[in-house]
Amino acid sequence: MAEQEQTPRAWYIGAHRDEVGDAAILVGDPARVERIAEHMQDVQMLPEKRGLKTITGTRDGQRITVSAFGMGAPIATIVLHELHALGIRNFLRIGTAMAVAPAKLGDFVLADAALRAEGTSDTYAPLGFPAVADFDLNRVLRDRLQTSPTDWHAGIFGTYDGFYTQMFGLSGERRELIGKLKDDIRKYGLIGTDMETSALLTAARILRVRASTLCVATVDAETQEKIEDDLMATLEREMFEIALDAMSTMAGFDTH
Ligand SMILES: O=P(O)(O)O[C@H]1O[C@H](CO)[C@@H](O)[C@H]1O
Ligand SMILES: O=c1cc[nH]c(=O)[nH]1
Repeated sequence: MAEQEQTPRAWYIGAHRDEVGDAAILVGDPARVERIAEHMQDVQMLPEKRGLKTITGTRDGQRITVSAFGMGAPIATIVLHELHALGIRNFLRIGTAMAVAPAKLGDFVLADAALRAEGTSDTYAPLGFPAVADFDLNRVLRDRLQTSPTDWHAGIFGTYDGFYTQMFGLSGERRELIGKLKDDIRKYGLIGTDMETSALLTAARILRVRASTLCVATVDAETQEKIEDDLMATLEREMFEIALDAMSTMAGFDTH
């Protein structure tokens, strides 16, 4: 039997150890995997299960895996945990976040840490444990962001489970619940909100690997105004370039 067939495939993402790279970029939307692939070389599509699309390709000679988790902290940490078990030690989530002033629509927001308002990180460590991004990875990201024409902000994210109950009011009395999010933003000085970051940062610290989040601010937390599609497409391409540059640098770093 070939060596590869003797090593188990990861339960949900279905990949073998030798099919993944030295660093991983985690995205929500599977369509984003196809789009980032255009910025990489030698791209190999891995088996797709439950919509968890994964590719491995190269960038500046380093092998990088990109995995889509869909939405929400429980599945995002499953994907991180499986890629960790396959040997990856550097993780960056890229995607979208709700913007909070001074960040404005179309800016990049980088998570230095995150408020743990979701329920998944608690299964890794008690709430007193901080959800903190990796300092080396964020230094590399800051250096790369300095070269970007787009404004960017670094600070503390808030991560929530309830999209229509905690983050984005559709109508009627549900809108009142969003007041709690605005209170958190003001009280704790949050710069952006999403549904995965605090769980990923906590899991990564417990698993002793590096992780961070870089997002485009796509929704205004105050007005709920959304970014235009054309601008998002441009910013997404820039985010791919920043993420791939940073992760190809990190792939050569020793872990802690
Ligand atoms: O970063 P992306 O994949 O766009 O995900 C963000 O959008 C989804 C909800 O709008 C959540 O998963 C949130 O974190
Ligand atoms: O409103 C938003 C936009 C992006 N991501 C979120 O989690 N919420």
